[in-house]
Amino acid sequence: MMGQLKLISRGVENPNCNPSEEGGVNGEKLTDLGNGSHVVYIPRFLGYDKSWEYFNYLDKHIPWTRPTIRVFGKPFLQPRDVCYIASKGLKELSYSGYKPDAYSWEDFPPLEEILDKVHKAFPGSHFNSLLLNRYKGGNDYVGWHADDEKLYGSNPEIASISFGCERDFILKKKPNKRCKVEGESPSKRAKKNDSYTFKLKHGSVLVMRGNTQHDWLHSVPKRAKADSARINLTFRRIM
Ligand SMILES: O=C(O)CCC(=O)C(=O)O
Ligand SMILES: [Fe+2]
Repeated sequence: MMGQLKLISRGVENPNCNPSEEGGVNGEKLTDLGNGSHVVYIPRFLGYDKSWEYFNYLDKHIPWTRPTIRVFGKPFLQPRDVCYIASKGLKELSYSGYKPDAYSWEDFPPLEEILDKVHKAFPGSHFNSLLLNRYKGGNDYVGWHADDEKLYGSNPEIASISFGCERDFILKKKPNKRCKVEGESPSKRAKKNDSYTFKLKHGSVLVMRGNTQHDWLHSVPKRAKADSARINLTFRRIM
């Protein structure tokens, strides 16, 4: 019963949805990836119209950049626009030879509002930084990676909010974490759920927890049919 009450408080902009619906209130779905890795997905976390307001605000007001990073030592244009927000006094973020400038939460009141909604929906979370991504179309993507930078601590919790074009978010088990059985056929191996796909809806939130960044990789691959922009917010905590 307690679990159910908690779920009800999560649909911040959708109080009248049907609690008996499959997947819980607001379609909330908990996926146990095994070995202490978990994903919570709430497709209708923020209201539809409010989410378009957020999209339009962010599209227009965020100082988006498309930086050149380094991959295997070679310069590589990041295949999406990004921006970084962080609370004052935190360790600097650095990834793939790139140190993004940190903007302040106060410069973007709608981001403070969304952060507040995330904290209310996930009691115990304390996010203090945010990486924003803008995928202009189906050619923009994020390749396979884990958000396992040391400054996020040993078991980072990451809450990811999506606006605009629906895209596939895929989780696959790291190759060295796959359970290999001698002589096992690839089809049998596939049945062991070494990968999961979430179609991330406008206004949804997906939270990765526990060992997910240790044992799993995630990506948002190119999609020829994705013909409009998507904005994604990934809230993180720097320790
Ligand atoms: O766009 C997404 O849903 C994922 C983005 C992501 O994985 C990241 O910024 O680390
Ligand atoms: Fe990521």
